[in-house]
Amino acid sequence: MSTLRENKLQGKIAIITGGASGIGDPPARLFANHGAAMVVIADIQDELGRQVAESIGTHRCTYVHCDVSDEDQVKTMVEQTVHKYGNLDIMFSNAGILSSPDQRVLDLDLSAFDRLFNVNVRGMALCVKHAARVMVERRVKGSIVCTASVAANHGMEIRTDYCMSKHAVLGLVRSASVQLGVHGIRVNCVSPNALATPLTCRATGKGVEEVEKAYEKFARLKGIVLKAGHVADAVLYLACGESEFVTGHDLVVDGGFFRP
Ligand SMILES: NC(=O)c1ccc[n+]([C@@H]2O[C@H](COP(=O)([O-])OP(=O)(O)OC[C@H]3O[C@@H](n4cnc5c(N)ncnc54)[C@H](O)[C@@H]3O)[C@@H](O)[C@H]2O)c1
Repeated sequence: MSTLRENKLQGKIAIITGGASGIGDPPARLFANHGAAMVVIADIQDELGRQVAESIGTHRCTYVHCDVSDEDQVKTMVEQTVHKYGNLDIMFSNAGILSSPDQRVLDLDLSAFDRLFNVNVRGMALCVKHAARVMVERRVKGSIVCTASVAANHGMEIRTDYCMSKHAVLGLVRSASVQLGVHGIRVNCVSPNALATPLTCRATGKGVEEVEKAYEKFARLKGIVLKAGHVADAVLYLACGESEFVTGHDLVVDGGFFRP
């Protein structure tokens, strides 16, 4: 990830959901380094979210508690962003959770399925909906970026519900891009390969290096390890003017996905 101070997002107002941890953290830093006037981290990990915002600088980044599965919280968070900072140019809807590996079709636990869909599908739809509403109202030709996954493009042997939820993100992005194009609003997603984040370290009970070693096999590209910063570079591209004619696109960041 480039650490140079550039100005691809000069004066822009951005929201990043799930920005307190993992894949959401580097884009918060990158957006601020690229001149964003304010980056709002919306998450449920209050202490961590505040720490990330403070480490970036509270004049450029702030933390707001928001459970993305709750429509009132998402609506309020988006409207308060516009009220406080004057606009909304970018929504990076990234918050998501993982299910148990045991969620195979034959054993699917529908309560766990519902909990996962609440965040990964309902939450994603709410963030796109409310960001798009204020962009349309204010005639902002904004950019909405969602986090999908390689699981959006392939079947999985485990975690059926997670795989389904990421396929749903693609459907959301494609439909929203078709419907919002008339307003000049772009909607895209990034699809990272598996990488070490607090989510995957927790799920596997392993440390960063061990997780990275275990995931090497999923990429054809060798000699390089996927880091959250690589995903951040893709998100920045979709968020900024360099991609001004790109919409409805799934930008895979997968090193050439390989199923061993
Ligand atoms: N890590 C991977 O291998 C990988 C690969 C592809 C896609 N993804 C996707 O990337 C996104 C981020 O995952 P990560 O690996 O950085 O995980 P992470 O757990 O490190 O970060 C996710 C963040 O989302 C927040 N969050 C969870 N539920 C929330 C809710 N209801 N409301 C608001 N915030 C909530 C968490 O508090 C956390 O800060 C997810 O959508 C995930 O599905 C991850």
